[in-house]
Order: sequence, then C-alpha cells, then structure tokens
Amino acid sequence: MEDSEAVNLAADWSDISQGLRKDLGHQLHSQWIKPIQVGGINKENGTLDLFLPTEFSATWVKDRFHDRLQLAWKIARSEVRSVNIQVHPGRRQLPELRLDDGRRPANDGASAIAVAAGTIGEAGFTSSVGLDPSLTFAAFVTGEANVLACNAAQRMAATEQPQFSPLYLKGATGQGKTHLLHAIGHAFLQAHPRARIFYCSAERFMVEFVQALKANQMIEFKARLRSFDLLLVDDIQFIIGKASAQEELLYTIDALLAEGKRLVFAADRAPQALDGVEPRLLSRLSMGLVADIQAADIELRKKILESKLSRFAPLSVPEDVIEFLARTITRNIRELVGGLNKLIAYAQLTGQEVSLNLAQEQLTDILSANRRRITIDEIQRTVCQFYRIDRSEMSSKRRARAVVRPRQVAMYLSKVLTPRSYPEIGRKFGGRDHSTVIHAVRLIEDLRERDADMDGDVRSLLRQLES
Ligand SMILES: Nc1ncnc2c1ncn2[C@@H]1O[C@H](COP(=O)(O)OP(=O)(O)OP(=O)(O)O)[C@@H](O)[C@H]1O
Repeated sequence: MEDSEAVNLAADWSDISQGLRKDLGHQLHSQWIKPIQVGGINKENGTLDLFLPTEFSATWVKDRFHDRLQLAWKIARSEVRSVNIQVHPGRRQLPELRLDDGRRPANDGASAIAVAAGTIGEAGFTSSVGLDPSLTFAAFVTGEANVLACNAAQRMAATEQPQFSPLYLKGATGQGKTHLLHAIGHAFLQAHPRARIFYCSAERFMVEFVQALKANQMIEFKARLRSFDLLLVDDIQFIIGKASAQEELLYTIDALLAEGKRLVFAADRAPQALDGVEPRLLSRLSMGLVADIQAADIELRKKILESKLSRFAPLSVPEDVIEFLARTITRNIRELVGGLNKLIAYAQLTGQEVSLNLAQEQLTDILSANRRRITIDEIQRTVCQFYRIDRSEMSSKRRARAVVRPRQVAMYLSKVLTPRSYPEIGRKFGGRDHSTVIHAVRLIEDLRERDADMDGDVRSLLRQLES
C-alpha cells in the first residue's frame, strides 16, 4: 500500500471510529473498535481488511459490528464494497498467563481455557475479554417468552447454593441464550468478585481439548476445568463426535457438581435432540433444569427495540418505525436489533431522519429474509374468497371473464410473493403453459397502472396475504 493511501485510510478510519464512539459509548468503543487496525483495499474486489488482535475479538466484532463497519466504510470510500474482519496474522495479544505453580502454559497463552482460568478479581480479564459488558440482566428485556428462563438464570447467579445445576437454556438462534449466559457471569462475579468462571462455546471446548491433548497438557487442562466456580458453555449442540472430548466434559460436570459448583449450558435444541452425544452426557445435561426461551412475540419485540433505543438517547425513532420493525422482523432478536442498529447508523452517517421510508429502503435484505413464506395454495384460497368463486376455478379450463381475471390475479400474486418459476406456477394452475403465466403477470401489471379498481383489489389482496 502506498504511504498516501495509508494516510488517507487512517484519516477515514479516525472519522469512522469517532462516529462509532459516539454511537456505542466509550467502554464498548475502547474495548472492541479501538484495537482495529485497517489493512488495504483489494482493488479487484473492493474488500477492505480490518484486523483484530485475537480470534475472540475478531469473532465478536464480526458478529456485532460487521454491518455497521461495512456501511460506514462504504459511505466513506466508494471503492469499498465489503469489509473483511479477521485476526491480525501473527498477533495474539492476550495477557500472558501462568499456571498456579508459576509456569507458563505450554501453548500460546491465547487459549480460552487459559484466559478464563485467571483469577478474575485480580486480572479482570474475564470481564474484559470473556464476557461482553453489555450483556447483563439489566439489559435483558423479559416477556412471556423468556421470563422463566431469565428467572432461572438469575437464580443460578445469585443464590448461595444453586437449587439446580446444571441449568440448560434452550431456544432458537438469536433469542437471547448467549445474552443470559453472559448475564449470569456478570451477576455471579458481582456477588462473588473472586470467583473463577469460564465461558466458552462447545466448539471452542473441543478445540482446546484437542490442543491440550496434542501438547501433552491434559493434566493442566483437567485441573483448570475443575477449578471453576461457574462453567458457562454455549452452543452445546456442537459437541458432536469426539467421544474423548465428550467424556472429558462429562467428568468435568461430575467433578464440578460434586462440589456444588454451577454449570450452565445453552443450545438450540433439547438435550434429547442433540445428535451424536453419548447418553451419559445427555443425562447430565438434562438432570438440572431445562428452561425454554420461546420466540419473542410482537410485544416483547417492541419492548426490546425500545430498550435498545434508550442507549441512543436523545435520538428518537418514530413509533411507526418501531412498530414496523417489530412487526416485520420476526425471525429472531439478533436480526431485529441488527436492523435497528443499521438503520440508526445509516441515518446518522448520512444526516437523514429515521423514517419508515428509510427503514424500507435500507433494510431490504433483512426484511425480505423475514418475509413470511406464502404458498401458491394460500394465494389461490385468498383470491377465490375475495372474488367469491369456487377454488376449482383456479385449475379449470373455463374462460368466462368472471373466473379468468381472478385466475390471472392469482398467477400474478404467485409470481410476486413466491420464489416459484413461471412453469412451476403454470403447473399449480391446472398444468397451464408458462407463456400463459407470463401473459397473466404482464396483463395484471399493466391493468394495475391503468385501472384503479384493479390496483385496489391487488393492494387489498397483498395486505391480506402479507399480514
Ligand atoms: N430479551 C432480550 N432483551 C434484550 N436483548 C436481547 C434479548 N434477547 C436477545 N437479545 C439480543 O439479541 C442478540 C442475539 O442474542 P443472543 O446472541 O443471546 O442469541 P442466542 O440465542 O445465543 O443465539 P445463537 O443460538 O445464534 O447463539 C443479542 O444482541 C442480544 O443482546
């Protein structure tokens, strides 16, 4: 990279970074954004490399800030088409760790086991590296879908002796399991400042296990694992295969439970539905309390958006935008919050007001991914009810205008609302040829422009089908 280009990139980064600082607050910014180093722009594909010092921080930043960083760079530099967040080659800057007897661990010191094994109260690196400071109970919004899981999590963190262990949090992706795991960690640390806690994903656990095995470090690995007061293991569904790693986890669970330690697992499915997990481990995972996190309903989605918005005060977002986001981004909370963040970031970076139009314009990817899958059968049923004709007319050969037009409208809606091809649509309408469907789609498009009644009918049908 030429010197002048490096200077320009540094200047742009300084502006972007400052904007994000205002947005995210000092703590999050200095922890996650400040350490980013900007690489060069690949002239061929427009990719800009952003480097972080550790794998953990790279993953964290990628998960939370990728869209924002990409958007900010796209606005700052027209030639940037995407950003690629990765670990800086050859750099791993986690604190150097020592085993209890003063020796250094034999591996590179960046291992999750080693990191989490530090004395939290002294080094403070569990709270600054392992746990996301923003994922607390205070920031977790409850509703019918998650209140039981949240109560169970609070109890796991607060009481002197846990009434149940392990706690197993079950819920679909993006519904707040990781958030609760981190919140338990924070609350537990607050109640027991010198506690030893360990947070990792099951995948990470497997990697650590294999590394320890290869490096002849199993004694230290086992000792570390058994030394924790609170063990938080995320995404346990990934603990598949590797019988020896599963066995080690099983022994760890037994050892920690025997000492009344706390264990929390999170997964996207019930223990019994975990694939490739040996029965003894399954029985340990389900022997405590299995708490379900259901998909958030619209009320909870709105409450979460409002709570996230309070961080951006005094910026306000019109109520119709909140309503729109909560109503349309239904798949999970991660996308919902991501959508809000993206919208606000875009509005701030371009100096525009947050509005319904802007939301519809800027969130097309998220919105289309969330759009309910409408079937051709559903379309045919709705159209027949609307025009009061028999369902069989959708496939019949009758050419009376009273049935031809509704059939054409249904074909048009099938093209607009489903990913089906013209021939596929034709087959669903009594085996008609694809050219018939193309003709119907063009005709209705044309009629919508010329005939207000037809346009009104189609709008009304669209509303019914998309509600
Ligand atoms: N009830 C809630 N209140 C506030 N924020 C929430 C809530 N539920 C989820 N979130 C937010 O949604 C995002 C996704 O949540 P999280 O990462 O905890 O999901 P997850 O269930 O662990 O997903 P995955 O299975 O994909 O790991 C996070 O930013 C989290 O803070």
